[in-house]
Amino acid sequence: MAPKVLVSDKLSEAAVQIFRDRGIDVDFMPDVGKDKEKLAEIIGDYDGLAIRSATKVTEKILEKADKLKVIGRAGIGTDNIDKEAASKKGVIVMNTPFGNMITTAEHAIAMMFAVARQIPEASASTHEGKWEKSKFMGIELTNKTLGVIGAGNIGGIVCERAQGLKMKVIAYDPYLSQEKADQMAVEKVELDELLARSDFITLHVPLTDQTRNILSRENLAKTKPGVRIINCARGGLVDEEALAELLKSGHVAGAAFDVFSEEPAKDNPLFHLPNVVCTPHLGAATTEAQENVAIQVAEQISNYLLTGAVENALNMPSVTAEEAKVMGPWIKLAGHLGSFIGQMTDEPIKAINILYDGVAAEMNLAALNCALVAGIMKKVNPEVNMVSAPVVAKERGIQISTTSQDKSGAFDGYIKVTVVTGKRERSIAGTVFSDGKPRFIQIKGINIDAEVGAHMLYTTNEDVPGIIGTLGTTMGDYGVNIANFTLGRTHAGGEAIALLYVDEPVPAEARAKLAETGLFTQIKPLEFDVA
Ligand SMILES: NC(=O)c1ccc[n+]([C@@H]2O[C@H](COP(=O)([O-])OP(=O)(O)OC[C@H]3O[C@@H](n4cnc5c(N)ncnc54)[C@H](O)[C@@H]3O)[C@@H](O)[C@H]2O)c1
Ligand SMILES: O=C(O)[C@H](O)COP(=O)(O)O
Repeated sequence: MAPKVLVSDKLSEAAVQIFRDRGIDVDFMPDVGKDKEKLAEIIGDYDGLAIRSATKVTEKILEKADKLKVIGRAGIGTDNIDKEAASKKGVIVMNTPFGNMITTAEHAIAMMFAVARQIPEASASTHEGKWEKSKFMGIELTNKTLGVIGAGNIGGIVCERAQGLKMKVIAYDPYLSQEKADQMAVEKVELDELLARSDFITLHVPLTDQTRNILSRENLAKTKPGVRIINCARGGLVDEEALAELLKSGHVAGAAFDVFSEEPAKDNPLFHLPNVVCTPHLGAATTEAQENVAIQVAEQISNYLLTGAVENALNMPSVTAEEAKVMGPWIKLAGHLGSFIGQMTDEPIKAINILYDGVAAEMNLAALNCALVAGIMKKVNPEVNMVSAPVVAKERGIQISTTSQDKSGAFDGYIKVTVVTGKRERSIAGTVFSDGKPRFIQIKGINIDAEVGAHMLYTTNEDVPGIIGTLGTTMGDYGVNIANFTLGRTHAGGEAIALLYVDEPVPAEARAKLAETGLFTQIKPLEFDVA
């Protein structure tokens, strides 16, 4: 059945066309995002959700989203999505980080000009037939200092454009390296210095716990008298009440806001103040940007649902369509290795140490890690997938370490996982043969060659004669057909293991019969998702 996608915001129709062209069943309901109840009622039908900022993907909505695999944000900011809840639920969250960056940077520059020359007020007054030539005295941008808070994609473009306008650009961004700042010819400063020196301040940070209220009452008080403040990033970054007071007192000469702490903004402390320019979240509102983000998000969602390719995800490593094809069997193997460990382990896991050898070490290890950890965590919660597994592991305080090495043995490459609990270490290794089938090649350091089947039986015993016969006869007695039988041992008379790939689950009675023989130290039925 074709995957189903809901478009719940005003996305360009280009997105809908792409979904249709890719064979995806799409419902275009651009107003449903604003209707929480309706969205909650219908979300359970969809595999994908395409949104802008009006749809709020809350934990409550996600609780109802039983089939949902991917949320695609046609734009940049994802503060309207509860990403933690999405990750826990195993839903990928993607955005389109570059599609509207130029448009938004241009809006910030336009807002800077507008507030420097009071263009909106002068325009309104002129329309009214007043000719208030002396009322609207502006300031030049040339030689003024622009303080950029957040010098990422949009902030970086703003820096470049402002330099073209002959402004002196300084930036506060703790994650901006000195090397990158030098390349951008931007002076990297601390926040207090930016506040004290800037004639214009423009914000380009995401809304996070760290950036919320970054221009607090206290910080606004540290700004240079006569400063003008531009916010085309997110409402919630600036204390609007405090800013309104400083505008009234004249300490702040002007403000240009595209975004507000509450949207749609019907009433706001900044409204109706002189020299405050407001736009209704128009940062990304150009035909070019809307076309870009709609096309990108539709392609990304379709690629994920149809090929497993992961692009621009915020809660999962990227996997290209090419990688998804080549890595498919290795991702399966990683899941099986994890699943073996998960099914064998009854006590809390402290650490998962993963070794990648040869060709495996050259792959997208972040994605393989996710698949492996998901395999382990499924024991705890069958709903866990590659997206939610790292979150679940982290919640449980499990340390994950990864090592890679060049090809070291007979295989082109392999993956070995060792899990450490309070009681023991347990390890298993596997590889993918040229037929594309995952194989287990080592358990507890004992070499084997076992094809992975949906139903398996794992036994351990002291290496004595009669084990093969006992296993074979017992399976026969209970009508269990053996597809593949693998044995291994440390040395003659040492510890031995057997792995049986069987056509149906081994019944409890058959296992009890094996236990009665007293030959086995462990008898464990295993299930693998080989679909
Ligand atoms: N008005 C609009 O329509 C519109 C359009 C697009 C984006 N946006 C907003 O703009 C934001 C920035 O977009 P972007 O594409 O430049 O994102 P980005 O991730 O490329 O850049 C964000 C920058 O902020 C920096 N940063 C993070 N935490 C910081 C902190 N505590 N202090 C200072 N700097 C910090 C990061 O290091 C990064 O360089 C988006 O998150 C979105 O909320 C608004
Ligand atoms: O983060 C973004 O991309 C912008 O805020 C655009 O939001 P919008 O898609 O709701 O216009």
